[in-house]
Amino acid sequence: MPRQKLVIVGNGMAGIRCLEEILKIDPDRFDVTVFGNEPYPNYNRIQLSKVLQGDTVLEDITLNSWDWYEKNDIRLYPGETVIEIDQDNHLVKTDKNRITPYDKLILATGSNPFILPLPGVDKKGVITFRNIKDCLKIIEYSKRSKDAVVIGGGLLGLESARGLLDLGLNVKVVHISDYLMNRQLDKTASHLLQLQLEKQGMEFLLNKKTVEITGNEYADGLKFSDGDELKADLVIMAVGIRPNIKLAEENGIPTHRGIIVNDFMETKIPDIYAVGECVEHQGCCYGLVAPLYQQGKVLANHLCEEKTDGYTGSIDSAKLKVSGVDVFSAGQINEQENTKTIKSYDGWGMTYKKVLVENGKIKGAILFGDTRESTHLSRLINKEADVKEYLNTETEKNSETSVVCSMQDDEIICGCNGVEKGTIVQAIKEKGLTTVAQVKACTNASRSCGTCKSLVADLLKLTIGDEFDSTKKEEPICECTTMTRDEVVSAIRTMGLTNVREVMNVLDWENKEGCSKCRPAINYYLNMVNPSHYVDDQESRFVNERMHANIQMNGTYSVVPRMYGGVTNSDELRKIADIADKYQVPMIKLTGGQRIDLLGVDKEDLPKMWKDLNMRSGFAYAKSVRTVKTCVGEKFCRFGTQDSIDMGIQLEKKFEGLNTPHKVKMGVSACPRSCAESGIKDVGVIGVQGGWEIYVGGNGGTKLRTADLLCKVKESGEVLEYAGAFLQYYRENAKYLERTSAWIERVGIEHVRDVLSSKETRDQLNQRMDEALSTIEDPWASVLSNKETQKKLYQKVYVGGNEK
Ligand SMILES: Cc1cc2nc3c(=O)[nH]c(=O)nc-3n(C[C@H](O)[C@H](O)[C@H](O)COP(=O)(O)OP(=O)(O)OC[C@H]3O[C@@H](n4cnc5c(N)ncnc54)[C@H](O)[C@@H]3O)c2cc1C
Ligand SMILES: NC(=O)c1ccc[n+]([C@@H]2O[C@H](COP(=O)([O-])OP(=O)(O)OC[C@H]3O[C@@H](n4cnc5c(N)ncnc54)[C@H](O)[C@@H]3O)[C@@H](O)[C@H]2O)c1
Ligand code: SF4
Ligand code: FES
Repeated sequence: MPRQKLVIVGNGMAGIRCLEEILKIDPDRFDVTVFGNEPYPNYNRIQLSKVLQGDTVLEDITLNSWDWYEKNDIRLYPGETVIEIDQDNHLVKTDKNRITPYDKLILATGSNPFILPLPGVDKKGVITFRNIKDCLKIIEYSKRSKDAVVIGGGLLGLESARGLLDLGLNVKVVHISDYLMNRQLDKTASHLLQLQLEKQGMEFLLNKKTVEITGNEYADGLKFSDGDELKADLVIMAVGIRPNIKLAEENGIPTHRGIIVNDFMETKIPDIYAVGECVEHQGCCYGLVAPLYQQGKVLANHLCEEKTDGYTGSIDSAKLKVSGVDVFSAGQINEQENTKTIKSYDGWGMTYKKVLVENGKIKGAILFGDTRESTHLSRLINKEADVKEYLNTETEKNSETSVVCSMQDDEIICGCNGVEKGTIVQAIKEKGLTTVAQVKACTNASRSCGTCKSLVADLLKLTIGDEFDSTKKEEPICECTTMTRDEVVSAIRTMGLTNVREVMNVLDWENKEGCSKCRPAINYYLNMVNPSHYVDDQESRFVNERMHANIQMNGTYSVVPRMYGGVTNSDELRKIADIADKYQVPMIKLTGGQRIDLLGVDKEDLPKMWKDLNMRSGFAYAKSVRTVKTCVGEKFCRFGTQDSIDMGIQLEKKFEGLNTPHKVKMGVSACPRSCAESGIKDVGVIGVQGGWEIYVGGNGGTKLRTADLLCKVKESGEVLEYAGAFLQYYRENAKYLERTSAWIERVGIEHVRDVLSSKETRDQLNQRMDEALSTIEDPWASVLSNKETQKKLYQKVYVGGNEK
């Protein structure tokens, strides 16, 4: 029987979760086409807050990689918007004039952020926060801004405000109500929340109605209805969302606030279904993943003709993802005439609990400060449990694990991913799991918002007792395996593993193809362990490293040629200027590392440009030694005590192109004034009378860290010796994607000083470093000598009509 044609509009969390459920039930049933108007594979939108807060990176929030679509035979059209539905002929049409037939059509178009209709709202610097593009825009604007204002004190507003603080801005939250999170909390909890967030550095303006955003081209402030004004050069609008019903509305599919569906996610039009935030079910629209995943499961079963009771609605439940603040609410939050409450308040310990009871049934709850009971309460609220059931478990509370202990096997521990207690216990027992991270890798529990981690920990404790060490923080390298970085590296060494696929096969990866997290890491570890024989796996590299240039927001690339120590000359500058003209480079910019960046280069021009430049790659795109910034030093500066330029050039020439766990930046200054910012570099060198001081582990990014003094030496040769030994020790011991700053924090500078104090150890490390350095080739020259690579990587390819 030919497969039925299933078309999904919306490549987001709900649509793709529904598709995953379909593939689980009946993988051969449908010929699947997905249209998504974002240019990415399905990613974890929830984690955008964590990206802004610097706790994770965009590369790590992909939920389904490009490979996943390919492997499952799914035709994906990223960056393409469906604009028309022809119900009579069962066709959809896109903005690129593609016409695709369907037998079954799922609308999963999500929501749009609500934008207040204010004068000035279209000025530059006014940004919503919904997708990757917004997230990048906020990070970009934060670099030129000082005073950020978030309009909206809800979940999104507060999580983005925390992110803006982490980006180093002054942050004020403007909220229309007289207390924060008024849709999720009562005044008592909200007050505690405000105190905690104020301690973190946020300021609040409550009861404020914004009437205008001022400024010329760029926003520079806000005006309020009471006549007050506020300075702001970055404004985040987080005042709620609206279901995205445009497509349905324009094509005769009945809508109200959302697309109207019945209990089986059927719209009123035959063969057209809807799922996710765009949906209105029994008058309710949802804005959290748990209900959307439940809807997805129901729809998947329905489409695969499996019988279910249908979707009966969900109870709203929220947790704020701001570190240091634990707050939860679910169901009814405010007392009504018949409501009785069970309350406790500890103003000193900053904890608060309110459980709402109506006619003896649990109807809602708010927890602040201690949210360990949240899943248990969610369950009781969902089933409108008798208050006695709650009170019985309350009395057992002295035991830490009582909440999970009292739960049935079919009760949900991880709300986001719908993972039941029984599934987790079974995985712990059958696979011998001992850490939360391993449970996440095996079961998905804690994979989305992460707020269920403490329950998973309790369950581990309950299941394996003393074997569970809650302080054990060693995480598996990704969700494809339960193995930690050290275990993988040790296996590579002892078992003599030689390529990425072999590592994944031999070490029994759950996901045989690996993911965007583990493949680059394994590739790095293999290279680090055996530099002379390892053949780099380009497919396992991030796109920038594969292309040897940094991809930009609009799909063009940036080219940064090597300029040792930041030194250039007039011939080189003339050449660069001519080349910039020849390729119509839209922007030439000096980087923070004292290099010239040619921005906006088309992919197919990259090899031609490198050939014309005839310079080495600056590795500005790689996890590698990038730049050595130098001050002018003793040659020109009256304070200079050493030749910093020469030292910087020597360092850069020696370590150029070295593979490192993360990017490595260096700086050499010729006196403690440190004009090359040596104090915030991974390796910073400062000239002093009669020698040099070497600093390590500095970072000038979002997590600012002052470098630690490693040692003081007399000779320039010793600087190279210590820098080499330090870098090699870092290469051999840090986790992939761990900056020197985080690594030093983890292992301690005393330990590193201790190890490197032995001359014998330094020599051995430098020997291994020399082996690694001897294998390095200039990647631009390699591409130019290989026509096949040029064709494969730099010629435009069209997939499904889209340039890929
Ligand atoms: C920063 C942030 C943090 C969050 N944190 C949490 C949290 O902690 N917990 C929680 O439960 N929820 C959280 N959420 C909400 C959660 O992310 C959403 O509920 C969920 O992503 C909605 O899934 P969806 O598939 O319905 O919509 P989306 O994920 O928005 O997917 C819809 C997709 O469809 C595309 N699309 C729309 N129209 C078309 C068209 N005509 N053609 C082609 N493509 C189209 C859109 O571009 C989009 O990519 C958060 C949201 C944000 C923004
Ligand atoms: N941790 C989480 O679960 C989480 C995190 C982020 C986002 N989200 C979801 O993303 C969606 C968007 O979040 P959100 O916080 O924008 O929505 P929200 O509706 O929860 O909060 C918006 C807030 O803005 C306030 N507001 C409205 N108009 C205003 C105005 N003119 N000036 C100032 N304040 C105003 C409202 O009082 C409300 O509290 C929601 O569905 C939310 O559930 C969830
Ligand atoms: S660091 Fe010292 S020597 Fe170097 S430029 Fe600055 S003041 Fe001059
Ligand atoms: S509850 Fe969100 S990841 Fe488990």
